[in-house]
Amino acid sequence: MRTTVSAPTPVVVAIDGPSGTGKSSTSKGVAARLGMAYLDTGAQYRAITWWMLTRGIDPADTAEVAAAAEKPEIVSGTDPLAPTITVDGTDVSTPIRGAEVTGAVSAVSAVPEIRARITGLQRSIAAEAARSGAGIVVEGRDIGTTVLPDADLKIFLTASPEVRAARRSGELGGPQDAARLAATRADLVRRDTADSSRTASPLARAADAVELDTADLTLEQVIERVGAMIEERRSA
Ligand SMILES: Nc1ncnc2c1ncn2[C@@H]1O[C@H](COP(=O)(O)OP(=O)(O)O)[C@@H](O)[C@H]1O
Ligand SMILES: Nc1ccn([C@@H]2O[C@H](COP(=O)(O)OP(=O)(O)O)[C@@H](O)[C@H]2O)c(=O)n1
Repeated sequence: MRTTVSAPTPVVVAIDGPSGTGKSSTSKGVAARLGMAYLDTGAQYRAITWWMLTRGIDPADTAEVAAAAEKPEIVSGTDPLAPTITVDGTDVSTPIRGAEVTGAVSAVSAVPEIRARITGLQRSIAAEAARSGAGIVVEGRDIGTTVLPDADLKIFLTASPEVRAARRSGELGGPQDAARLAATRADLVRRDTADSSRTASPLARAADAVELDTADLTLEQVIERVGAMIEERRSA
């Protein structure tokens, strides 16, 4: 008798949540373990913001930002072990993490023309990953609600602002004094408020998303829980 081992069904997974909840680390970790592609949609918004800033475009000038939305070519590499992001062929993975881009990204990403452009890119990357058989984990703010409303699995990560500020502050190294933690918390809450209150596709939990509070879980525990949910969908 011949036994055939069938490949797992390719699934599309949407992981959303505010800053510092563990979206990137969880998505990369779980995608690497399960042989799936990975897309960091925040990196795309950061990349287009970087392009605007390098061209001298004021992020608060909505009309100018909108007029330039189609101009830069943004390419995302989806290997979770080595994700890449380029703008017009330039590797921008380092500069997009700087304070200047972080301070401007919420204003740029609130512009509807920017969202339409980036959402189109995201949908074509997800469709290609589904076609290839690998499936994909896409993380961001509006993936489950707007970008991929038909995703096979939607997860919304949460954690208190205090926990998220401690994580972000820890990434920067050095002494973790109270003033620094308070400043990190304030920056993070400011960005979450801007992202949640914009009109165009705000940060929101989809009605059919599974909510997971990561505050008292290690990253390994979060990856295991999310991995188990994906495996369940793959075999369904
Ligand atoms: N469950 C967790 N416990 C402790 N630290 C975590 C956990 N999840 C993520 N981190 C750390 O918190 C920081 C922010 O995580 P990240 O994945 O970048 O969040 P997000 O993509 O939601 O902004 C990183 O330094 C990461 O290693
Ligand atoms: N799907 C997404 C992803 C990110 N963004 C925007 O991009 C910014 C940067 O996203 P990010 O995921 O890199 O942010 P952090 O990892 O710093 O939390 C967010 O603050 C949002 O303004 C968005 O509007 N929609």
